Amino acid sequence: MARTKLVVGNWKMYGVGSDIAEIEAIAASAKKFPQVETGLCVPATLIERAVRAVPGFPIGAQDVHFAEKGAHTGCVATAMLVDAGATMAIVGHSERRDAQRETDDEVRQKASAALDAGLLTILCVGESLTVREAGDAVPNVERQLDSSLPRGIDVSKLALAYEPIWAIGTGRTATAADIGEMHSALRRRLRAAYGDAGDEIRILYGGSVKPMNAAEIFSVKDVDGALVGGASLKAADFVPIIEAAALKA
Ligand SMILES: O=C(CO)COP(=O)(O)O
Repeated sequence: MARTKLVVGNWKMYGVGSDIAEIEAIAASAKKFPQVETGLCVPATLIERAVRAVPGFPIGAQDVHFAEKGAHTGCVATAMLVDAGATMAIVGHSERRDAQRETDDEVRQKASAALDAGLLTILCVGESLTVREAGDAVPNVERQLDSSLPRGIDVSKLALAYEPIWAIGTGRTATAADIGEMHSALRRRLRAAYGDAGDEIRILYGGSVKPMNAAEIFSVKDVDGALVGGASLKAADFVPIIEAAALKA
């Protein structure tokens, strides 16, 4: 089945007001590729300004709290993100699973909360280098997915991102064969979890996606787009990646 390619930038902890011009440049160029869905997940402090600067271009958050509200110092609820104009959110990024010790169970609750709020929700999974080198990557990520997937909820706005931890910010990417093997395993798990609806969920690849390797990555079966870190900070890098996805759309 044909799934619309989705290319999302994750700005991580980069970006202040003076970077809005870059967001405007990205949004203006993205319009030239209407066959690709795009968006930027920016720091929470920039969401509202970005939404005002590029109306209609999807702006998202990099994390959500699963509770509606409450005594959670420093956290942001999904309703607050929606109120700020966000239309998407990343949950379960490996940097949060690692530094904030987020568990699969928390990630599952975050994914449910984000979907409930109507956000396009990008749930991240991926293995460490130790696991990859031990030859356990596929079963390990399958287990992580099974326990992170939200249940009993409309998943039409769910997307997955497979991000091997050792490929993030390192300039190393998984081989096309490894990406293909993982994405088809994840597709099978999605079908097992959600039936036909599982076929419509996009599976993005993330980890050192650059203009130079994007075309090869987008050629892999079951790769429905990318979650891009460093190369999403500048229009000059990010737009060619969107263009590569458009050529495979
Ligand atoms: O973590 C990532 C996106 O969420 C990938 O980051 P890089 O593209 O910088 O490797």
